[in-house]
Amino acid sequence: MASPAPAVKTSFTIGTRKSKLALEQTQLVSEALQKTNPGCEFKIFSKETAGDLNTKIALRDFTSKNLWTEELEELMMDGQVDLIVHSLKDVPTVLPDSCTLGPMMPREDSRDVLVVKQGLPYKSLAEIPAGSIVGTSSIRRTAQLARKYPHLKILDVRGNIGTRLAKLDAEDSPYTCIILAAAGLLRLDLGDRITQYLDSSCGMLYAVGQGALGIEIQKDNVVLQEMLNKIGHQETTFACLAERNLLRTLEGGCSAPLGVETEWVQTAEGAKKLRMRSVVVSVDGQQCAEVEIDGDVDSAQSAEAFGVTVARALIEHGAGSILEEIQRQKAAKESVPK
Ligand SMILES: NCc1[nH]cc(CCC(=O)O)c1CC(=O)O
Repeated sequence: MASPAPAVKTSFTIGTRKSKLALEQTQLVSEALQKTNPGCEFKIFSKETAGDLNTKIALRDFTSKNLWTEELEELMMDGQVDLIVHSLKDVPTVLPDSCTLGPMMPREDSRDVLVVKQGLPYKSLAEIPAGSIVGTSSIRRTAQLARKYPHLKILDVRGNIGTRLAKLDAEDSPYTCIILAAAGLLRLDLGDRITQYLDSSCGMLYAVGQGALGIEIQKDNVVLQEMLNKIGHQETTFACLAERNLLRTLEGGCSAPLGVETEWVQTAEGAKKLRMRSVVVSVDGQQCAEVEIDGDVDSAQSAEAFGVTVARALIEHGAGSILEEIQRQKAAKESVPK
């Protein structure tokens, strides 16, 4: 007698963090998968991670880089979830051996934005008066602000997006404005809080992977790999692979003051090239390495090679000494007894 055919898996569990944004993003992935796989069922399992629970220590002072991802990866290796949806910019550049990222869905607006406290009249960073306090906990945003807007003061602001907006708007708030990612606000339907979109024209480049989702699976899961191929968007995937390999090559992890801006540009010959602007800035804004390069990118491999090319160019422009100084300061901090 022939043995019965192995049961085909039709129910999948998607793991994610518990924040409103994480759930909203996971819903997007779930809907896309549902549409392309009508016979399957997708459930969402959400969990508060160490990163969500610790709101006191500044993010840049954490020594573990896997605050947002590690616990969910353990659930996946345990078989409790089949895939994980992250904000790509929170995903470390090096994953556990058995895990990988699938193709990426179309990216949301990748820029940073200025959000001015409710009731204040300022329409742009340039209009904010000297001495005003800008809320951000990101070393990348801090360094770029110090470089282009040295008359402004920076103060940490922690918590998820709703919490940060509430801290900004509170009557006794020290903040005149905060800097956030456009993507988070847009996905939460809070686009009306955006005062100004920031980009290279005002000296503010975004984080590697910002605005994109990272869908993590186990390397040997060919079924999910194929399902994700159908919802992936090649231009987003190649741009993000290039950005991530740039960061990986610089080895700065999530604490590197590295900004990027990528766009696909049409060449005279009708082909498309990936244009990447990238900057590494010292925390005080005094030193800076900056490049803009167009790359021939038409595969995952050439995207990753392009990331290395941009990293090398940054090093040639002096990024090495800026990154080394930051590593030195970090090491000094970590050796202070608690
Ligand atoms: N580090 C926190 C984080 N991770 C992802 C987003 C927003 C969404 C995105 O960038 O994809 C944010 C908030 C922010 O930086 O404003």
